[in-house]
Amino acid sequence: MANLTEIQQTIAKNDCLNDSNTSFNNTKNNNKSDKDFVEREAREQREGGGEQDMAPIGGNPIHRSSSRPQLDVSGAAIQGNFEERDPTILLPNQSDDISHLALDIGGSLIKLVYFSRHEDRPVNDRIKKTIKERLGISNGNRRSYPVLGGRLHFVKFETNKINQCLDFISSKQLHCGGMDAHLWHSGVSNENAVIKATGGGAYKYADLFKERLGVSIEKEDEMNCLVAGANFLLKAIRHEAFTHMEGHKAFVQIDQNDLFPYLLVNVGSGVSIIKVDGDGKFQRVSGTNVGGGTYWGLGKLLTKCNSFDELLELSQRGDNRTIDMLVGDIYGGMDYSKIGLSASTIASSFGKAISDNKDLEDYRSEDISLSLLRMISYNIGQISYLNALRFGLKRIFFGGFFIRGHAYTMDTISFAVQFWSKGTSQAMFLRHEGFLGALGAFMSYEKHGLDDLMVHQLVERFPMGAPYIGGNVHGPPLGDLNEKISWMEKFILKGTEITAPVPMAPPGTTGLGGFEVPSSRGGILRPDASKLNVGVLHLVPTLEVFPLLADPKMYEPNTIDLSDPGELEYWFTVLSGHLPDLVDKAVASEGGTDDAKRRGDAFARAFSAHLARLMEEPAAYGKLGLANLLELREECLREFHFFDAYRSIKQRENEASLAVLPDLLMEIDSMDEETRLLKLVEGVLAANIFDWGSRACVDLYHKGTIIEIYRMSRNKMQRPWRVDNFDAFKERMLGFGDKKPYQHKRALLFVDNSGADIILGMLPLARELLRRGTEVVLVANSLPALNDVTAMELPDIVAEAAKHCDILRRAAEAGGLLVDAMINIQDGSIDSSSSVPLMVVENGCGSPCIDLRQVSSELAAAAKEADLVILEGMGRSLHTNFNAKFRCDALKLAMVKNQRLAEKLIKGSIYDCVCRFEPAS
Ligand SMILES: CC(C)(COP(=O)(O)O)[C@@H](O)C(=O)NCCC(=O)O
Ligand SMILES: [Mn+2]
Repeated sequence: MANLTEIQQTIAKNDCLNDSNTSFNNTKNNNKSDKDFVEREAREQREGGGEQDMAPIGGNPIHRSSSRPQLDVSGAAIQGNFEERDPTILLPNQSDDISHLALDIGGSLIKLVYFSRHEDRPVNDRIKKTIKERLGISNGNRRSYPVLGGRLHFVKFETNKINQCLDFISSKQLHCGGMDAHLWHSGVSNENAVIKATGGGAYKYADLFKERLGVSIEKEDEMNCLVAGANFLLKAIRHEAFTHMEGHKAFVQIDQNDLFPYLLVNVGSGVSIIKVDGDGKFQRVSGTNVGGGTYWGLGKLLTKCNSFDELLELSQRGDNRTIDMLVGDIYGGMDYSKIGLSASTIASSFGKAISDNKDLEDYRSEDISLSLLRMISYNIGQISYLNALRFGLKRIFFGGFFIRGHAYTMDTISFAVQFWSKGTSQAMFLRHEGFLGALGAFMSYEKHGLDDLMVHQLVERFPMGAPYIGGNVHGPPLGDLNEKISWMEKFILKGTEITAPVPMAPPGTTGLGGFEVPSSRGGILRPDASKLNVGVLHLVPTLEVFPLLADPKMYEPNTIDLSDPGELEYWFTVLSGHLPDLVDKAVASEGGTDDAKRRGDAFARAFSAHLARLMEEPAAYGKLGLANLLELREECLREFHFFDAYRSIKQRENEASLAVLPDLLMEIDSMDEETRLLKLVEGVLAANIFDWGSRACVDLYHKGTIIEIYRMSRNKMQRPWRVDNFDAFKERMLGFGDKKPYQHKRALLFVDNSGADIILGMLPLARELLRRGTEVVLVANSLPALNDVTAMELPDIVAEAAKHCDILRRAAEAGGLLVDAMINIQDGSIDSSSSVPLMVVENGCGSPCIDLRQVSSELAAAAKEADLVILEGMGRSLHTNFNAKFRCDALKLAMVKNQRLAEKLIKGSIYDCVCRFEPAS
């Protein structure tokens, strides 16, 4: 196995620096000294500068998301008087546009759902267009999307603080949605504007909305909204439904084609039990007057509690055995085993009060609250199950304000359903349960096209808030709306004085559930149980499922399961440890200005707060995998307008690698086919060492220049690798015995890092495939992530490489990658059929990992003709997709640059390599 300790020692001895041999393993740096690169890099990082004079190859501007909207604060300025307490802020370049707002105004909470749309910024990119044509993607055969990309935001307010809610709507101008921006900017009044709302408050507060915002409330039927909201969530959100038993939350995969019929139990003040048969098809089949209102009302009378949350919190410390009559109380401490009742089963809620001869004051409020909670939850669970039985329904979903994500309540209901159904039925809960009504009201707007969206077109992300319409803050001061505005807004408003966007208190822990008392007596219930517990939904209609997945339903991108607390803690510590370094890089990438420093600080706080929140409740935003954490880091950087923190590093490594490429190609060309294939795969593995996301690798970079490290890594590539299917791959490619060589029609190469990784690793492999007559599509990130190469950067890199290589040049021309040649193609003066094409497509994401359920439509189109997939790097082939099965041949290549992952995944050690070949399944 490759042992990098040896590499380090050798580098330290510096024994290969002065070698004058011209082979690629020893090539001298003919342009610039690599040492100079490293030193300059270090100097620039120290000085916090170094970006101003660093243009990417070809001078491309920084690519900003075309599919994932961003708040554009460039040119942000305070309008008017700086001394004002809450001055208006103008974001002149912000093009986000709020289109719809809907409300559910309940007795205790107001729930808001609103949509921020992002204008499509057409990228007039001829290369992209030509490649699309090559891949047979034209606007003619693309479906047109009824809904534009954007984000759905979920926000809650307490009803008794309705003025805060109105301020919020006003300052973000959410009620102006649907109006033409120019009308709104010109100050045309809003008197015909209408907001959809449901819940009792839609009636009660209609006048207030008219008075304060000048808008009319259009009331929507509550039950219709509930069902529409539930149907949307269950069909469109992957990790929406979950079971909750004995404190354990498990997401349930719902097949959208097998959703109906189901039972929806809405536990509000009273309880409605609804049989749902389809969209808009439902019937309220039952209900009970013993619901959340009963718990709160009785609780208030019996304990003098002032709020529902306070009452719930009391229950957390309760022991209902002091007040409930248990089976054991009747049977002298024994079980009534003949009919299956344990001694701890509640025989009669509050039954002990009959014989105890005590007054109300003699009972602890905590015990009363718990007894009440269990009485009501069991009753609801039982009645629901009986109704499910009555209609032969297998699924019961519970929602409504009574549940509000409270672990013990969910456990109690779950226990009741399980108990009465003898384990044949399970209660399920919805993560957005508090928003069913508001979502339903939102769905009632016509022509938003949301109902057509599919699971893969929705990406739930960590809440980052939402931008202001048109870039302005309007109206009254926002006050302390911490979790309701975006981090960037807070940053603009309050500098770095920001606090967490998410509840930070420990969650309400749960007990054993069932008929036992909560084991968490004395534990704390989340004091802000009514606060937001969902992410922001990004609607990206252009995403598709990767068509070459063998079984998309069984596909799970993440290899590492972060529901294992040990794993979560480890990765939490690793990512927290990376933070100071990352902030330095990010700040330097923006010129090291004061503004960049403040943003860097704000980024660190935001990211740490998110990490802390997820440590506390890993499933808060759906199932959590390592890929999500790594993506969160990138998203957070973008939120604070660090669009490419590793830009200068990438640039430098590209230049150094391009300088030695000709020698490498020469050496490769002197080999026979079999040796060549091995050297090429070896080269990919060796060059994957350039990974700025790995602490161990970054430490290594201090010990040598780029080319030194590359050479050492190559020299240490000894087979067998820890996972080594190279022979099978070789046999597939070159044939063996009776087996004929297989010529793939099209290969998709999921490339990873910039510099040596792409230039000395993946490009030479691509070239070999092209030489064999296989079309090659380089699949790269849409947005920067660490030092990964992006699709935007690749054409320039290929063009540089093509200067040294005819195969690459002809293929790049044929693929429309070389702009000059492309002009000729359009003139009809070059015969592009002389070579198979080399193309570039973006993968649709901005993360070091890839979830193949949600890729760009270009990639999905390119995949249709492909019969070989090569996934490269730790993020794309180990953290995600290590276990993915494909309908075509698949090769996974990576160097493992993390000791713990090496031990866990391949029972090896750091710097071991993986070459996993899996023929089409
Ligand atoms: C972020 C990465 C997945 C990137 O690896 P790559 O895909 O570039 O091979 C990898 O650097 C990683 O898992 N780092 C873990 C943190 C560490 O070992 O320090
Ligand atoms: Mn990478």
